[in-house]
Amino acid sequence: MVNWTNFDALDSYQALKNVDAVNVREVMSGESGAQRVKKYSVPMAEGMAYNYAAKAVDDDILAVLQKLSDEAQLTEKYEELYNGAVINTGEKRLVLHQLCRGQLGKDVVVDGVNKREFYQAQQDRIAKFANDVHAGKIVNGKGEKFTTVVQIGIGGSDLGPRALYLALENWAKTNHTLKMQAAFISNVDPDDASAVLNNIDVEHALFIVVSKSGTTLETLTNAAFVEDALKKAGVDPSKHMLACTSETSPLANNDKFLDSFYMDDYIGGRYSSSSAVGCCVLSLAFGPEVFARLMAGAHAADETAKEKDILKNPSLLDALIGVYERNFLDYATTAVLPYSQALSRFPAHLQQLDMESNGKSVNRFGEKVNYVTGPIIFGEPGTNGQHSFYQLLHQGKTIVPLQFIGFKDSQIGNDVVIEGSTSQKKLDANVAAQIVAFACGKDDENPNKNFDGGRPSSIIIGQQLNPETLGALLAHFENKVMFQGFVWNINSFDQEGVQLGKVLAKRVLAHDTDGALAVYSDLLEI
Ligand SMILES: O=P(O)(O)OC[C@H]1O[C@H](O)[C@H](O)[C@@H](O)[C@@H]1O
Repeated sequence: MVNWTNFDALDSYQALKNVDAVNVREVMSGESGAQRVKKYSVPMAEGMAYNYAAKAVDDDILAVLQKLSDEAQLTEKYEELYNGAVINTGEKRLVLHQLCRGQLGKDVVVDGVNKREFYQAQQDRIAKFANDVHAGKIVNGKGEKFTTVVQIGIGGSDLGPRALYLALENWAKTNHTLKMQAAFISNVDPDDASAVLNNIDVEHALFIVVSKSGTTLETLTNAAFVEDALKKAGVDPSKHMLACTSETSPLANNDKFLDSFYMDDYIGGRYSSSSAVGCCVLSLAFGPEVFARLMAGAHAADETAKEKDILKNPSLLDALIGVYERNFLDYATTAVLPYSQALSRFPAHLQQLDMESNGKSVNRFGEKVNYVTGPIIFGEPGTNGQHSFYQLLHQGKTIVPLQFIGFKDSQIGNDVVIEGSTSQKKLDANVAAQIVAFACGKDDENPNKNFDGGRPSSIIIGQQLNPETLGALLAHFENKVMFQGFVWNINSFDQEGVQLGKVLAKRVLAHDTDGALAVYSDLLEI
C-alpha cells in the first residue's frame, strides 16, 4: 500500500528548501555548459531525448529529487493507478487511459469486464468501421464515398484529437495515408459550426458527436446545429452522424446515429485521445494502422514511466524539476514552445491537460493544501513566438520556465537552401540559439539591450514528428502531470472548477438571475 501524504509533510520537502540554488547563467556558460548539454540528457521512448542542461539543477538537487520520488512513492502510485486503484478520489473512479494503449500491469476487471479488452474491442470496431468507409462499403445516401470527417466536441473531446490530427496531417499526406480530411467544431459560437459547414462538402461528410458525458451544452447544441444543416441540405442525418460517448450517457444506444463507439468513466476527457474519442477521428482520417502506431509510441513512453531511477525516467524527471521550479523557485508559469508548425495546437492541449488536472487547492481528501500546485501553461510554435511574446521571456520581470520541442527532420521533406542553409536548419538553429540566449544572456552597457539570462529551459529532441514520436510526446506530458499531482497529493483526475460557470450560464438562459448576473445579462440583452 502507498501513503498519500501532503508534500510539505515529507522530509524531502524540507531538504529541497535547503538546497543550494544553481545559477543557470553561470553553469551554462563556456565549457561547463557544453558538458551539461552532454550529461543532462535522458533518452525518451521512440528515440527522442529530454535534455535538461539549461534547468536550474545539479547533481545535488537531482539527488534530493530522487529522494522525493522515493519518499512520495511516485512510481508505486503509478503502479497502483494502472493496476486499477481508485485514484480519482473526487469521483471515486479508476484512471485507465494508459490501458487504452497497452497492458502495463495486472488485468483490470470491473463488473466482470476486462478493461483492456473493452478498450481494444472498441478500437477494433472503429478500425473495421474506418476500413469500410475507406473501401466504400459504408457510403452516403447516394452510394458515394465519404471524403471528410468532422468531430463535434469540446474540451477533452476536441483539443487532444485536434492537436494530434494537425500534428500528423502533413506527415500523412506525404506518406500517402491521408484517407479523409478532418475538421473540428467545438465552440457554441454559431460562427464556428457555420464556418466549418461552409468549408466542407456536407453530402460527403461524416460527423462524429463526441461527448463522454453526453450532456455538454456546446456539443449537443452543435450536434443539433449540424443535424439541422444536413436536413436543410436534403441529407438524412442518421446516415452521416456517429456518436462517441460513454455507455451510460444519454447519447448511447441511439438509433439516430449510423454507429456508436464507446469509452467509459475511467478515462478523463483530457486523457481521452487514446480512447475511442481520438481513435474514431484519427482512424477515419489516417487509417487504423496510423492510430495503432500512435498508441505504440504512447505505450512505450508509459513503460519508461515505470522506471524508479529519475535519470532514466524522463516524464518523472520533468515532473520533479517542474515541482522544484514551482514550489521552491516560485515560478508560476511554463511556456510550451514547439519548433514545429505541426504542433500548433499542442500547447492548447497541454494547457487543458495540465491546468485542468493540477489547478487544485485541496488535496485528494478535500483538505486545503499550503503550497502552490499546477503552473499556468501557455505556448505557441517557434519561431512565431519569437516575434511575439519572447520579449517578456527574455527581458521581463517574470521568469518563465520554457519547454522547447524540436525535430531534426521536417515532415514534408520539401526544403530549399537559402543563404547557405535550409529552412529546417534555420528552425533548429533558432531553437538552439534561444536556449543559450535565455540561459546565458548578454551583458551590454545599454540597460535596454542587456540580457540577464538565467532563464531555465529544457528541450525534447526527436528525429521527426511521426505517429510514434507524437504518441510518446502525448504520454510523456500525461505522465508528467500525473506524477506532479502525486507529489502535490491532489486529485489530478476531476475538474469541479469548471462546473460553476456552466450552472450560472443555464440560469441566465432560464432567466433565473439576480445581482451582478442580472445586470450582465441585461447588458448582453440575453
Ligand atoms: O466529453 P464531454 O463530456 O462533452 O466533456 C467535455 C469537456 O467539458 C467539461 O466541462 C470538462 O471541463 C472537460 O474536462 C471535458 O473534456
